[in-house]
Amino acid sequence: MTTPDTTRSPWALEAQGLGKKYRRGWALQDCSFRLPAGRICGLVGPNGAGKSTLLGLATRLVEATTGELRVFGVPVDSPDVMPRYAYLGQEKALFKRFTVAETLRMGQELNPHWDQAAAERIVRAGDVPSHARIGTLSGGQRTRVAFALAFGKRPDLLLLDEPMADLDPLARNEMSGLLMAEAAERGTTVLMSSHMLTELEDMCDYLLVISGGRVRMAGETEELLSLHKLVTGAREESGELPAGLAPHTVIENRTSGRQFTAMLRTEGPVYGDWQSMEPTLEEILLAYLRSPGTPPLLTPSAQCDRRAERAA
Ligand SMILES: Nc1ncnc2c1ncn2[C@@H]1O[C@H](COP(=O)(O)OP(=O)(O)OP(=O)(O)O)[C@@H](O)[C@H]1O
Repeated sequence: MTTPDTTRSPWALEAQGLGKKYRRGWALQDCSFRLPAGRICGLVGPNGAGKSTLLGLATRLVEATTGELRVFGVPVDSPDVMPRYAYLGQEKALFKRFTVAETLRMGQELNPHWDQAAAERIVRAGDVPSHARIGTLSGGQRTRVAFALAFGKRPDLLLLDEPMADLDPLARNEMSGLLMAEAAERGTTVLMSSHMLTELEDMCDYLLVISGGRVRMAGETEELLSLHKLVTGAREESGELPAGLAPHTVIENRTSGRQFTAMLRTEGPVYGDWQSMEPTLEEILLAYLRSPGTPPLLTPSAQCDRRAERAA
């Protein structure tokens, strides 16, 4: 039997009907999406949405109840997957008694494709002394060493669970620059959960939005932005939705006096006497999260229907 050439899969992650049920209920349910390789993808959602559960499924810390998850075309439980990804959570899994140099040496011994030069470059850029013990470093310095360990592994997929939450704004800015530069150089796919929407808007060219354990939105950031409009105009005396907006999906609307404002998912041009604005990503995300009944939006590259593809 020949081993499939997983290096060429166009999809870093493919989820089909993926679900995880705990005793209390479903943490993630019927999730189907694709993350194309080479993207820097923001994983967004409110507290308890299922973000950590999804990252846990991708790193096999959590076992799926339903569906399947593939990493570069290979089922996540295949031994071929492990060397392809690195995971960095909020709790940095580092040995406090090790020095920085010993930590990098451990990375070298555990990982066959270890890139010592890249790991050292990341540590050196933060002036972290290599003889210092991990336990004596500041939170920011520890995060930098954890990044060095993750990038030194030369992963094709980097999974990050709010990795910068404990950093000050300056360190966060520096670390996100580092992340983007290293990812761009190697074509690494990044899936990163964060509550910092503006940070994600700056860094991510792809988005995966989850709430209530379900995928709400997924796709190229630019495309998602271009599909929405924030319109303002006169409200209907009847209190009904203005007829001119009928072809579009109204995500959220409000009236203030005689004025009507709506966030639209547009289907072509918006006709009528409307003042139309490009919403920010934050405005779009908040509108979706406040309106759980809105149908999910997945751009074509994010849609996954393996069953239909197999049947075709
Ligand atoms: N080990 C567990 N046992 C039982 N329920 C769990 C477990 N882990 C997570 N859950 C539940 O699953 C749901 C999703 O949790 P998850 O940690 O994936 O959310 P999240 O989006 O990462 O949240 P946050 O932004 O607060 O970190 C929550 O309702 C949570 O209480």
